Amino acid sequence: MMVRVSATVENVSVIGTGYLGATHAACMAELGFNVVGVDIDPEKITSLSAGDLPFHEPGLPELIRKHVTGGKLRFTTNLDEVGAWADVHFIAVGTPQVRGGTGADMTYVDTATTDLARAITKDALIVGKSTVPVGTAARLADLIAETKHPEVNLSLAWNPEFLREGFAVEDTLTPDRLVIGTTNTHDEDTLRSVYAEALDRDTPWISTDYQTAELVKVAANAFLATKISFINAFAEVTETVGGDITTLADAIGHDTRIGRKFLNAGVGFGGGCLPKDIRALQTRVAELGLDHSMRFLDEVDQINLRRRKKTVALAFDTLDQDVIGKKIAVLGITFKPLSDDVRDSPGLDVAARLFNAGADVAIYDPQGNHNAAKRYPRITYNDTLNEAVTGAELVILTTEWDEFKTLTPEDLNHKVTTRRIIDARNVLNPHHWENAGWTFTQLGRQSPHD
Ligand SMILES: NC(=O)c1ccc[n+]([C@@H]2O[C@H](COP(=O)([O-])OP(=O)(O)OC[C@H]3O[C@@H](n4cnc5c(N)ncnc54)[C@H](O)[C@@H]3O)[C@@H](O)[C@H]2O)c1
Ligand SMILES: O=c1ccn([C@@H]2O[C@H](COP(=O)(O)OP(=O)(O)O[C@H]3O[C@H](CO)[C@@H](O)[C@H](O)[C@H]3O)[C@@H](O)[C@H]2O)c(=O)[nH]1
Repeated sequence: MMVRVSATVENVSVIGTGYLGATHAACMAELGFNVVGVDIDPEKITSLSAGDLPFHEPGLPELIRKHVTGGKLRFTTNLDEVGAWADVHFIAVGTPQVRGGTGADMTYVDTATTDLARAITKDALIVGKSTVPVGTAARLADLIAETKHPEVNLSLAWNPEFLREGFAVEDTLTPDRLVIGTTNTHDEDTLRSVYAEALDRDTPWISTDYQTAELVKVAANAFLATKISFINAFAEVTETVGGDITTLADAIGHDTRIGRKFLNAGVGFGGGCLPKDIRALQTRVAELGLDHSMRFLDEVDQINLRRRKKTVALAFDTLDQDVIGKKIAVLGITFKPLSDDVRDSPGLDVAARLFNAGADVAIYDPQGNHNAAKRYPRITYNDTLNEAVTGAELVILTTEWDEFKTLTPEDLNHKVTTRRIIDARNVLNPHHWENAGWTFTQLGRQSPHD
């Protein structure tokens, strides 16, 4: 990778070192900057300082170790350290769904921003990366002006992040586009120098105001969620009238105006972004008196949640409405493959519902067991697929990890007690399983095809 550092920006801080912040910090070091990651969680900082990533993200541990060892990247809990040092401060703290409500919990962003403004003793640019309700940047700019040291020049830009878990490093180093909301050309120029390498590759650069930058982020996630629920709504129809949702998705996906991506029907979307972001967007526009504008997102959410209930209902149907004491192997409880994240995970939700109904649920996930056990400690977690499926009366595939996508009936035939499988991600070949004597069920696929 070509290393180029602008003359003006040398030192960069990243506040919040979770999935987004740890990735951004390591990638900034890879781009040649001196980087310090700051978090309020001392355990996270100890772990990152030792070059250990406290979560699963392909390629990131290697990058962190490379730059911690090379001296370009370090981690601290001390904001004052970066306040006197960094030229640019990125804010990457969480904006989870507020407890007992649907809006975004802004306490982390507000606290991080005001604490940072208080700690900064040299002129700098603060850049918001967290996903926030529209209007946040303007509000924070006022907060910064009220809190900062009077002799220090501080400015705020908004630069939303579009990385996907599982591809976080690749998406950060080679983004599809860069979106920058600023109030003056000086701040835009500073960010141009930060992202010079991407600009050299002609990465689209969208320079705009705060509001547009904030809205681009939630609009992108709302669109992706809508696309998934759109195909899942059709899956509900094919489940009733017959038909094959995968063939339907392939057919409409050939139209380049529609595209095939994000049309995979199944148990639906989860994670720390799509579900909470569509709810926060609806809540924010309702606050603005525009509740009708985003009302369709409520339907998007409901369709999505119905897919989880449908998967549970299929389990009941497959087991003749009696799940009590029956061993059900649930394969995959992260919200998607290549991540250990179980936030709002469809698979974990399905597993918990069946467990609460009295089933003997045995979970296996290549990376997610540990996080899921913190949420549902009474469910059984297995270290191997073999243990989970042995003696099972039903197997449910809820996350399409490669090791599940490549499963064959021969792998399981003599381990399970009864040959029944629900493929809730529509990734297995129905013929193979049916020919091997399995009761095979997918979502939205009545007439199996190769
Ligand atoms: N996870 C993703 O793939 C992704 C992608 C794009 C955007 N985002 C957005 O980025 C933000 C962060 O998401 P995440 O998934 O990384 O969350 P996360 O929960 O993994 O990380 C947030 C981190 O912020 C830390 N923190 C909280 N308050 C702090 C403070 N005052 N000072 C310093 N650190 C503090 C927490 O300890 C935690 O380590 C959210 O707004 C999210 O919507 C996430
Ligand atoms: O056709 C599809 C595609 C995805 N999913 C599910 O949708 C969820 C989200 O997947 P994905 O978008 O790949 O994961 P995230 O890492 O949460 O990334 C989303 O959320 C991030 C945080 O805002 C954004 O930065 C990304 O651009 C946006 O894709 C997962 O549960 C997937 O299983 C489907 O059910 N069907």
